Amino acid sequence: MHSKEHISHDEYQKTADWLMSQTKHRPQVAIICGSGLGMLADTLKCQDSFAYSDIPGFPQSTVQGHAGRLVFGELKGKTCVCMQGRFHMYEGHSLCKTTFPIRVFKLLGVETLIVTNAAGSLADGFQPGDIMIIKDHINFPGLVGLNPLCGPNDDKFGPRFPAMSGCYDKGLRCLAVEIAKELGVASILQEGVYAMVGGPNFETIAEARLLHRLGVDGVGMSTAPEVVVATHCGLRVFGLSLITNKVVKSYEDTESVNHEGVLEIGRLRSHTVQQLVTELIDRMEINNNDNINKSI
Ligand SMILES: O=P(O)(O)O[C@@H]1C[C@H](O)[C@@H](CO)O1
Ligand code: HPA
Repeated sequence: MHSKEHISHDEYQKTADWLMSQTKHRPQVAIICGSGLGMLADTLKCQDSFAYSDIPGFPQSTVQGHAGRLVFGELKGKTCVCMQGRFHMYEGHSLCKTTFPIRVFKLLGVETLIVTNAAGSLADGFQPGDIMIIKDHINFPGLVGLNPLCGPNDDKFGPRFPAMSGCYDKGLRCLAVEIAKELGVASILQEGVYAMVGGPNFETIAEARLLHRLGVDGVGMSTAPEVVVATHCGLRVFGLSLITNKVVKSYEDTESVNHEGVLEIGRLRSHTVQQLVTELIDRMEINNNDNINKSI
């Protein structure tokens, strides 16, 4: 089974070393752009960017709306690295490969990870265009053993049995709520539980009803494995879902979701998501960037 592939510490290190030989930027914050949210990378100043196909060891993006570029640059005085395009399990990547960049970021000295995604809503009060701060997640593939941490544990990155309670940093969640109020977008801000399903098909009505009953607010096909690996290696995590559609829960409903519609909502809300993330990066406290390779 492809999820059991093992990637050695040396392989992560080789990619990190290659990147450090190509750019002078030493990022403190990493951002992963979800479907239709790649414009977050455009806000970075003094950019150095690399096609995934040119980075040794990096997987390739195959999904429309995921450009496949790693962009380094400055934002509000902080050094950032931004993934314009992520890797999904349904593309056929092993979970180690989908989360490969996270450990590379750790080796580059990153201390905070911002994950974004597109998600369908189950919560009754949510509307397409709302922005959901992720409070917690349900990692459905993980619950049945499809977890990027399966296989030999690399103690240099983290412990065999990492805790996941509190994996979405409370301080950053509170800060984001304050910022949304100041930006005048509090009315479209929500907080909720994200569930990852395997995809690539969208949910059946019976699956949607099950997720709803389980207390899921937003559902998507990514993010949880990245957050698990990030938490394992001690990164602070903040997550946002852009609600792009309501998940169909009624047999009377004639609407159906499609990827084009998901990308369209991304384009409509790009500016607000960008503002929120930019302000958050501006106001978050960061330790000095002197932790490259220290804990690993
Ligand atoms: O990368 P994300 O999680 O934002 O992508 C979502 C889930 C599927 O890949 C795609 C469906 O439209 O968008
Ligand atoms: N389901 C799963 N993934 C998604 C959805 C959805 O409704 N919308 C965007 N990504």
